[in-house]
Amino acid sequence: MKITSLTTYVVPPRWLFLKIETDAGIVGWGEPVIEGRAASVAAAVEELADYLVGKDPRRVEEHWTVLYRSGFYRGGGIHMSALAGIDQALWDITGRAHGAPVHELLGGRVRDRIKVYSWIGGDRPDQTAAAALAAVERGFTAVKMNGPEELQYLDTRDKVERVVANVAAVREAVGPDVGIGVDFHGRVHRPMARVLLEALAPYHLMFVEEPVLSEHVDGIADLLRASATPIALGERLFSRWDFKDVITSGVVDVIQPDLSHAGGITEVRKIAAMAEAYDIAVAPHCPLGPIALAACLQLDAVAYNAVIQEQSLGIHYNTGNDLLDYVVDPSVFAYSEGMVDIPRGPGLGIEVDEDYVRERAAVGHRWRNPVWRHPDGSVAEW
Ligand SMILES: O=C(O)[C@@H](O)[C@H](O)[C@H](O)CO
Ligand SMILES: [Mg+2]
Repeated sequence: MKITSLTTYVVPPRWLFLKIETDAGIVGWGEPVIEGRAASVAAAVEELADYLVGKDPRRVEEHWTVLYRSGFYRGGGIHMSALAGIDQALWDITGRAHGAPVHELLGGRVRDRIKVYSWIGGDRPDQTAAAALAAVERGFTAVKMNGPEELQYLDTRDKVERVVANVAAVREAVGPDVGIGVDFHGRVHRPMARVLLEALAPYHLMFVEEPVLSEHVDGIADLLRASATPIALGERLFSRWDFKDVITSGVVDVIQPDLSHAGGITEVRKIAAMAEAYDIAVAPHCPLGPIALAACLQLDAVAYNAVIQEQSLGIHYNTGNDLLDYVVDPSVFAYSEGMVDIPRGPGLGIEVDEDYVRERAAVGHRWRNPVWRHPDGSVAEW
C-alpha cells in the first residue's frame, strides 16, 4: 500500500482537517492544527507531503522519526502540529487496513470510556453559574471555566474578588460532586498567581490550569508543590523533550498534551508513559474537532493515567460549527454519565462526512486570536 495524496481543508470554526489517500482505496483523516495558525500548518503539511507520497502508510513510527529527525531543526508548534495530524491519519489508515481500532494495535484498551468536561462561559457569576448548571443538566460531571481576564504583574484586589465570586457561584450552584477546572490561560504573572491560588483554595477545584506560563513554573515551584489544588498544564508543549523538565519538576499533577499539537498519537503515548513514571495524570487538551477528539480517545483507551478528556461540544468560543457537525454518525461519540465511550470502529473509529467538509471548506475561516490590552496600552496575554 502506498500513500498517493495529502489534502487539507480549512473549516469553521477554526480547524484544519487532513485527508491522506492511498492506492488501496483506504483513506485516513487527521487534524493538524494550532489555533490561529491553520494556514501555516497546512503549508507545513504540504511540504512534508513530498516525503510521504509513495511511502507505505503503515510504517507510522518510521515516518514520524524521519519527519522529526531528518529536518535537522526540531520541534516548534507549526511543525509538531503538522506531524500530529499526519500521524493521526497514518494511524487511521493502518487501523482500517487491519480492520481494527487504533487502540487495539496499541495493545488494547485499559478502559471502556473516559470522563469528559465541558467548557462554561459567562461574564458575571450568575451567568457562569447558570452555564454550569446547564452543563450538569446535559450530563456533564465536570466543567472548565476561565480564571481572570487581563491581569497585570501587580493588580488590584477587585480583579481577584471577581474571579473568586465567579468560582464561588459555580461551586455553590453545582455542589461538591462536580469537578471544576479553572484555566488561568497563562495570563497571570508570578505575584498574582500566588494571590489567586490562595484565594481559590477553599473551592476545592479539580485543577488550576496554566497558573503561569509553562516556562515560568520554576519561578513559583515551591508554591505549586505546596498547593492543595492540583496543577495542570501542557497544551503549549510539543514533544517529550518539551515535557521532560515539567514532568521531573514535581510541580505538575496533570499534564495536558494536545494530540493535534504534540506530534500525534505516537508522541503523546510516549509523553503519557513518561508522566506515569512520575505518578502524573494525563488530561488531553482538545478544544478541536471530531478527528482530534477521536485521536484523543484512542490514546485515553491505552494510557492508564488518562484521567479526564477535554472536548468541544457546545464550547462557547467556537462559533460557526460544532464538534458533531463533521461526522456521518454523531452517536459515534456516545456520551453518558459524564463520560464518553471509546469508539470501537476501525482506525480512529469515526466516519468523516467528506461532502460536508468540502462544503464548509468553501467557506473556510480566518480565525485569529484576539489582541488584548492592559489599561496602559501594553499588550495583555490572551
Ligand atoms: O484549555 C483550553 O481549551 C484553552 O486554553 C484553549 O486551548 C485556548 O483558548 C486556545 O484555543
Ligand atoms: Mg487551556
